[in-house]
This record gives sequence, structure tokens and C-alpha cells, in this order.
Amino acid sequence: MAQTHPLILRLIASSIPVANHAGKIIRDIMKKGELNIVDKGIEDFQTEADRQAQLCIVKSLSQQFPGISIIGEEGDDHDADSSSEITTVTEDSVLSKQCPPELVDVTEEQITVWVDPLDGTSEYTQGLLEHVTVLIGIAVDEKAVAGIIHQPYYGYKEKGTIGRTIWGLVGLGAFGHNPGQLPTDRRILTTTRSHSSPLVQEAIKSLNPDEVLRVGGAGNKVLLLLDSKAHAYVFASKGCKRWDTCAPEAILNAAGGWLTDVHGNLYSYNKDTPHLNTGGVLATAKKEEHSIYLNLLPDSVKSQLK
Ligand SMILES: Nc1ncnc2c1ncn2[C@@H]1O[C@H](COP(=O)(O)O)[C@@H](O)[C@H]1OP(=O)(O)O
Ligand SMILES: [Mg+2]
Ligand SMILES: [Mg+2]
Ligand SMILES: [Mg+2]
Repeated sequence: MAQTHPLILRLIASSIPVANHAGKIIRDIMKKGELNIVDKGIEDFQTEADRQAQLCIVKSLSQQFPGISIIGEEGDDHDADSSSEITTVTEDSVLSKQCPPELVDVTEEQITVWVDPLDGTSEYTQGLLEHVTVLIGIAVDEKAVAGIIHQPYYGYKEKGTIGRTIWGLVGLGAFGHNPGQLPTDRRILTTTRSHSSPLVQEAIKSLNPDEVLRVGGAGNKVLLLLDSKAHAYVFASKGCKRWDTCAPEAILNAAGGWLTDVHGNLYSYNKDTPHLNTGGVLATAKKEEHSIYLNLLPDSVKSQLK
């Protein structure tokens, strides 16, 4: 891959095959049926697939881009001999895109990659496989600018192709999703299915929805926005982390949507930032509709998410 291409495009071009390979690892481990589940906390699990997918992503990207910072959900204290899992293939179609001018001169030192090797672990362990995604988010300084969401089981109930990969770069656009028309006479929300609470419920009720899609994973819920299946994603809880939102936020932003905490503030994604999204999540398919939802959320909800 020629070094003449801007770094941000080269990093995306490398991250797409890496995310796809992580998806294959996730499917292979499920097929073998040896998940080796570790309990990390309340409703917080890690499986062999989370660990192996993260090793593949971190090793593959750090080998090719030694100067970037990479932060993964599963930490880096579990080593394994996964040298065979390193992927250095590139998605060359990305390199032919026009890099937004403000990102042409970005250096490795400015970049933090936020990795959620398997988003929707609860659903994975319960066999709700289409909820699972692999998330690779790319931040420049504080800002989420690019992302890859790979959905390893997309279409698995039908015969034929399995999996899809969606990517986006702010200022360029989003690719690989299925945008359509959202109904204008109904309000469809999406929220958690496995991490609900009275506060989560209060927030949903205050937005007066006609329909609520309760699905697993932050990546999966942002895909519902990108595919025009839901107007907004609301999660009035501190449970999500930066690796859950970096890739989804960047792609949504590139596609004309918006993701913030419940106060309307953008999260910071630089390498020294705390990991926990203490302000919850409020995301809309259309940026111009974000303030409608923000204004409907009551202070009784907002005041509990600082
Ligand atoms: N209380 C929590 N503890 C751990 N992870 C959480 C919690 N709440 C949300 N998450 C993470 O955010 C994702 C989206 O949340 P939800 O599916 O409940 O809407 C989850 O799949 C999980 O990511 P992961 O599966 O990668 O651990
Ligand atoms: Mg987890
Ligand atoms: Mg996650
Ligand atoms: Mg995860």
C-alpha cells in the first residue's frame, strides 16, 4: 500500500479486512461451541470470541501502524499465540476516495483507535447472532472521525452471503448500509434489551414512542438508524463505553446523523479520556431531529447522568 495515500484512508483500508477477519473468528468459535465465558461484572461477560477477535484486531493494526494508540474493551493482558490471525490485507477501494482536506495531514500520534471486538456479547451467548457487531472506531485528537461496523451474521438465516461491513468517514460519507425512508407519522425508538433499568424506561416513555425496538449492541442499534429502521437510539444509563460509541458515532455523523450524551454533548475520544460514557447515549438518524429528542428528555433523567 503506497505511503502516498493519506494515513486516515490507509488505516480505514486496513481496518475493514481486519474487522471482517474478526467476524470470521467470532463465527468459527460459535461453530465450535467453546465460548469459555468469563463473568466481568453484572450482565457483563467476555467469551473466547471477544478475546480472540480483539487479539486479531490489535495485533494486525499495531503491526501496520506502530505509532497509533489502540484501546480495546478486553484489555491487553491475555496473550495467546494468534500470530496466524494477523491480517495485513487492504480494501483498496477506500484508497481511491477523496480524503477530506482537514484530514490529509493527520499523523499516527494524533490517532486513537477504539476497539470493541464483539459488541452484543450477551446476545451472542444467547444465540441472538444478528445483534453482534465488530466495532473499530478511529479518533483524531478528541473527535470520532471514522468507523467500521462489521456485522458477522448479517443475512445468516437466508442462504448465500453472510456478513456485511459498513464504514464511514466524516466529511466523505458512509458506505455499505441500506438507507431508506423513515415514517414521518410515527416515532420509532431503539434501546437496550439486556441492560434496562427504571431510568432507561423513564427516558423512553418521555419520548412518547409509537414503537420501541429492544435489541442488543450499540453497533446494532446505530445500524437500525443507518438503515432507516428507527428514528432515535436512547440509552439513559452509564453502561456504554467509548469503544461502544466511537465507530457508530463517526459513521452516523458521516451519514447525516448525530450521537451525543443525554445533555447533547459530544464524547471525547482521545487516548487519555475515561472509558465510561457516564452521560448515556442519545443518537438520531437525522442530525436536525436531535434537538427534538434532547428537549423532550426531562431533567429528572438528565440529572442522573453526569
Ligand atoms: N451495564 C453494562 N455493562 C457492560 N457493558 C454494557 C453495559 N451496558 C451496555 N454495555 C455495552 O454496551 C453495549 C450496548 O448496550 P445494550 O446492548 O444494553 O444496549 C452492550 O452490548 C455492551 O457492550 P459489549 O457487548 O461489547 O460488552
Ligand atoms: Mg463487553
Ligand atoms: Mg460493546
Ligand atoms: Mg464488546
